[in-house]
Amino acid sequence: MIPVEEALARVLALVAPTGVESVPLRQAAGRVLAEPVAARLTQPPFAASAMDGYAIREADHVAGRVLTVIGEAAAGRGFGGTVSEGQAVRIFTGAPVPAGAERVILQEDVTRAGEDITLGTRLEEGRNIRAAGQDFAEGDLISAPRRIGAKEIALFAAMNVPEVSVRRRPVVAFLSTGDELVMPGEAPGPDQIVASNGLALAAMAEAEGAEARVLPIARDTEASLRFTLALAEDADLIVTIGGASVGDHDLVGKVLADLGMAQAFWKVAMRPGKPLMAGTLGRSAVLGLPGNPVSSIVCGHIFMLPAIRAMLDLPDPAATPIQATLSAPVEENGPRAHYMRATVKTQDGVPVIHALPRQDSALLSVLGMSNALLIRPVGDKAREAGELVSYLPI
Ligand SMILES: Nc1nc2c(c(=O)[nH]1)N[C@H]1C(S)=C(S)[C@@H](COP(=O)(O)OP(=O)(O)OC[C@H]3O[C@@H](n4cnc5c(N)ncnc54)[C@H](O)[C@@H]3O)O[C@H]1N2
Ligand code: MOO
Repeated sequence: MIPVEEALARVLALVAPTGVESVPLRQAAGRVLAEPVAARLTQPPFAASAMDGYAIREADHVAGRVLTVIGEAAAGRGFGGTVSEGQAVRIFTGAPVPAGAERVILQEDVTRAGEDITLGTRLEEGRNIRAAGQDFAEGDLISAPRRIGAKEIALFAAMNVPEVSVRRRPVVAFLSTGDELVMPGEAPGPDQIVASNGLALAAMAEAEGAEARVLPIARDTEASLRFTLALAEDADLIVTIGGASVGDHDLVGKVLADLGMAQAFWKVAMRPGKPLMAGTLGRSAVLGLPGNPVSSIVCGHIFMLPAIRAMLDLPDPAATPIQATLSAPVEENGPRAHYMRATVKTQDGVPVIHALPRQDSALLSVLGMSNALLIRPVGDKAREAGELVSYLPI
């Protein structure tokens, strides 16, 4: 058994960033930017009014001054002339500030009568003008890699960049094994159960930015495993589920070895997830997850998602622990890092974590009511209520 940190380092060493492709902005949400984006124009392209009001000269910014309105500047339709002393141009938010004008006075702060305005007695400090290029200038770079969200899409659109270079979605193939398994919706036989892990892990992988493929369930025979594995030949990552332990029908390790998998490790000092294995088969990295539903999903968080993030070239791919206060004491931990199903709630503005009482790695109902994995390091001493501990949100 190797420690979790070492196992993760070895998993990350098995994967490499995927290639780069170009996508239109409309399809860029959730993708990972692969190359820096350069602004194709300056924003704002001209000095623009920040308010609805009147553009005037600085020398006219005097309480009670009467000015003549000589024209109008609207957003998308500027005023072609020049503002001289004694003059004002009616202006609206986003309109180019006309030549000669040095500030915009709010319409609330003037009285208008015909073509004249009279400045009030309350004069504002702010000039209400957005300088050209105050947001970004042509050629300014947005660095990669970064996950593209709505705010990046807004920025790239404003920069007039209609397409961006992103990492190809890593293809992750999920192979569930076991004679006891049927797909959801099928009628299980007397000794059978419904497969849950493949669909859950595929959902996790997709949410992280991968292209997930759920393969047919392999039977507990070498022939069935070989046949199904062949369907995953072109995957960047093959995730097998079940058959990883030491039972007579746990054939995944044997078949992968026979097919030539270079094994990176088998067995990790963690709970749940001990029989985890990893390696490389052809051009694919392989993660062999234990079959117990909670074990497979915990391993998905701790190993599969970081591997996907690494293939997307995201920095710091490992899951980032957060701190919370324990709600109740927890016992001393044993020789495996324990990822306890737990709930985190904010109490008086502070996150408080509560370890759930039943920790059997087959209990999907308990996983379903948890939103955190409380991390108990190897050999951690008993902890009291109120102590700070680390957890991973799930
Ligand atoms: N003698 C030992 N027995 C076991 C050990 C051990 O060290 N010595 N380790 C235990 C631990 S810990 C785990 S975890 C399991 C993992 O075993 P496998 O990876 O071989 O998983 P299976 O035996 O195939 O299945 C375990 C359990 O999970 C169910 N399962 C499997 N796949 C799915 C799926 N896709 N969806 C839902 N449920 C699934 C399966 O029916 C079994 O109930 O081994 C322990 N044994
Ligand atoms: O390591 Mo197993 O995953 O505890 O149930």
